[in-house]
Amino acid sequence: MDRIHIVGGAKLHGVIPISGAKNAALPLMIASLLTGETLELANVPRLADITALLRILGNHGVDHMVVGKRPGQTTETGQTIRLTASNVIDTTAPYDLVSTMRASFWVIAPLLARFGEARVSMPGGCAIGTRPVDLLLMAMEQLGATIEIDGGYVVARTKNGLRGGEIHFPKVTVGGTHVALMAAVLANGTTVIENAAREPEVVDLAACLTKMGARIQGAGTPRIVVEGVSRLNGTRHEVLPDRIETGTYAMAVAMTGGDVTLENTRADLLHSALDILATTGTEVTPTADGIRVRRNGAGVAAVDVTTDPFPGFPTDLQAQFMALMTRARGQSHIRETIFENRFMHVQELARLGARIRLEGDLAVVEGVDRLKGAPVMATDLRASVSLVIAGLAAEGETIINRVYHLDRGFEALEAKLGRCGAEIRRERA
Ligand SMILES: CC(=O)N[C@H]1[C@@H](OP(=O)(O)OP(=O)(O)OC[C@H]2O[C@@H](n3ccc(=O)[nH]c3=O)[C@H](O)[C@@H]2O)O[C@H](CO)[C@@H](O)[C@@H]1O
Ligand SMILES: C=C(OP(=O)(O)O)C(=O)O
Repeated sequence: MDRIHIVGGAKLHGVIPISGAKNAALPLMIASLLTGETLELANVPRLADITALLRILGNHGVDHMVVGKRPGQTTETGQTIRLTASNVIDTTAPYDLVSTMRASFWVIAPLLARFGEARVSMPGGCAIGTRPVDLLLMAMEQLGATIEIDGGYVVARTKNGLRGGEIHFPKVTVGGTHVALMAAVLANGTTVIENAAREPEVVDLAACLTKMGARIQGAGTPRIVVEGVSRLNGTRHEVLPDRIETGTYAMAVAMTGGDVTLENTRADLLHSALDILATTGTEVTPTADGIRVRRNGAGVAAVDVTTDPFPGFPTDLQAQFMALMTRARGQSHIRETIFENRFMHVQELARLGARIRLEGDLAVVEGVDRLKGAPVMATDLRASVSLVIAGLAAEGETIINRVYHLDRGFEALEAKLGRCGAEIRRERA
């Protein structure tokens, strides 16, 4: 298995291009199942999760074509993928394809809405909690689907098509909102989604569905109203920038010191995280097409953080922020409110010399003067990249194992950091 070697100590200077958002690209690709016409998606990142989803869609019968390189593009410019679901031959998503990735479960909604049935294995994804799908099933039931669990598969059916209904989520769920939207757009009548997720990726999906002919109002607010239509058309859509990748590199710069411009991204996608970063003493300045992040001289101040649904501080940046706080001046309290088991990075950060105490959903981080490199591994995507951030500031060599987690969500990580002066390389197995 590949490993990443980092020799810490270098400050980061330069430009990092931000890729399209994994967590927007995945539901957008899944939305291709809603129409027989071609959906063209631009700015799709080159990631293991994207390849895995192409395999799942291909198994349903969706054709895909990756558009070739165009003038001005590099191998790191987001790819353009054309997806055509004109000939869906299989409405089952099997265990071996679905078990590695949470988002793959969401194919259940467009398959049900367009073909009246779907058989999808219970999902996998990052090991950060129990991650039930009860609210996703509830959403489909509210639109008239019958749901059965059979041999580890969820079987969803509707006899005469879905009908509009009221969906009230008792807690904010991103996946639940994606599923509700993709089911409701082809339902007969009006659907109201209450306590909907407001994440930018939900807004991006709604924008694309609207271009496909869907009638959606209120995306980005807690109340979304969908008027069902009988069919959708193809369109072209550009995936929005990855706010988690943006925040991750911003925290890396705050950790090492230096001056880096994050290109092709938007500060409004992660205001809460950038505000917190600014209070640590890091300079954060929005630019015409990105964000400049600078920290010189003094170290970082300890700041408390609580994760929350958007527009709050994202859980997907909690591990990275904790890495930053390991070297802050003083004590930081980090509360995780979204997932019950998202502290798997704590014991690995401790290998580098971090001092962190867990009290239920609270991590108390005592900043230390220095971290020292060590071999580490993590069990999920964002935890893995928190170890990269810590390794960039640790003395000596850090070796990160289980790199396949990083490859799920960070495009060209070593190249992006290496060009800014980090001593980082991949050892291929
Ligand atoms: C591919 C993708 O976009 N993944 C993101 C998505 O995951 P995902 O969509 O899985 O996360 P949710 O927003 O659904 O989960 C939020 C909370 O709701 C709970 N819940 C969810 C569904 C359900 O049926 N029942 C239930 O209890 C979850 O266990 C969790 O405690 O949003 C999370 C929260 O921002 C992010 O960390 C993930 O990176
Ligand atoms: C938790 C994540 O992914 P998934 O939902 O696919 O596990 C993530 O992107 O941080």
